[in-house]
Amino acid sequence: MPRDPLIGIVGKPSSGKSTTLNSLTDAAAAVGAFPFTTIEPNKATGYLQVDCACSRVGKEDLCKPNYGWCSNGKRHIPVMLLDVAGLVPGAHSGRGLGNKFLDDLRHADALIHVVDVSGTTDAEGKNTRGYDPLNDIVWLQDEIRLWIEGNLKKRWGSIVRRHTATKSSAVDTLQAQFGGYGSQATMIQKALARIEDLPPLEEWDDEWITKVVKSFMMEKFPTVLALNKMDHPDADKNVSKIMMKYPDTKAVLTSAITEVFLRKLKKQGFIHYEEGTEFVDTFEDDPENLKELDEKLLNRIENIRDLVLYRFGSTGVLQVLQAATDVLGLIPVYTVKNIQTFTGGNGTNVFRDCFLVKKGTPVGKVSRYIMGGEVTIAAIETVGGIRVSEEAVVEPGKNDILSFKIAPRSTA
Ligand SMILES: Nc1nc2c(ncn2[C@@H]2O[C@H](COP(=O)(O)OP(=O)(O)OP(=O)(O)O)[C@@H](O)[C@H]2O)c(=O)[nH]1
Repeated sequence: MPRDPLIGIVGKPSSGKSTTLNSLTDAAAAVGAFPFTTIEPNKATGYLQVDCACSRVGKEDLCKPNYGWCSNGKRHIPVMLLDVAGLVPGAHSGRGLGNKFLDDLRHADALIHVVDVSGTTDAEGKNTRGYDPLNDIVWLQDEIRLWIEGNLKKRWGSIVRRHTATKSSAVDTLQAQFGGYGSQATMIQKALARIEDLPPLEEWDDEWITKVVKSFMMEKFPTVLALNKMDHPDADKNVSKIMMKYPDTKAVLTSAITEVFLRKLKKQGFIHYEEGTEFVDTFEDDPENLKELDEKLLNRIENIRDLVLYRFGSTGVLQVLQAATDVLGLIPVYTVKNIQTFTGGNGTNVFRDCFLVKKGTPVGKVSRYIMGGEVTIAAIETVGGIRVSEEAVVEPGKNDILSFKIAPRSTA
């Protein structure tokens, strides 16, 4: 990935996008119960939680990231998030905030689709009861597809003429069209390879174009479902339906509002709460360090424990970000100056630098990505001072702690 990954948060109005974003970041996106609270796309930094390399080598106490933070071996790596303003059915043809939404989307590498599984908001985000959230998954995918298809079909005649005249490959022709969505030729190759019996491009009719666009979307916009508002009593039946209909789609149950609430109480000194876990301590557990909660808040904590934390193991919010980086195949790589002590420069702190790269990226590419093309790398080492070749690939737990030895500049 030539730049830092960007995860887009999509979903209909009032599904809980801003709340999800708030719960993942310290940004204060406007939260409201009515459609289009979010007018402008909102970029913010979320934090991906991973088991840090420091815990592998027993140096948790010395770990001090340059970006994000690490506590007890859990590292929080910054990831850019994009909150995309309310999408409604018909957006591709300009309804709601329409194409603006779709134009923002093109920068995203993966999507988190926040689905309101309580069934209390309709397709446009208005209050209702008994709404089937399966519809939202269908129409949202359709909107993105129709937008891409629309752009393609508008010019299809000239695209085919040019394709034939220049004797281009289907990949080159499509890359010229899809480049604006941030696509790469490898994505298009994969997308086309997945389609059985695909005829030559000049023979594609509308049906083939739809198939191609659908397949392209799987590459360009891999999607994770955040099944939000799981704290609501009607959520269970809707969740089961979605899981049955989309068994291959990654879905995580979330209660974004619970995460926001718990983080707030934690900041105010009422509870100990480790994000991503089911553990909440109150005054009763630690009277020396925590403030006492009034009865109303205490009851709310009890409900949260019963309805969310003990039932599902967490609020799910951190897990949804993990799932999104998983579908992109991203893993953390730690670069250190000293491969024996894992320190950088002459400091005592370890594992200051950490980057997300695609699993399977050759080590040489990581070095160029991080050090830039100008320096010459003399050697690359991993744990134990073991030399690794530029072609060796990074895997979780293997070649993911690296030290680059720079060749001295020639004075000739
Ligand atoms: N019960 C419950 N309500 C939630 C949850 N997450 C969000 N909400 C509520 O749902 C409403 C809409 O949330 P927002 O985060 O503003 O939704 P949005 O998708 O950003 O909406 P737009 O800005 O209109 O696009 C608010 O009243 C939230 O408090 C949740 O996990 N559970």
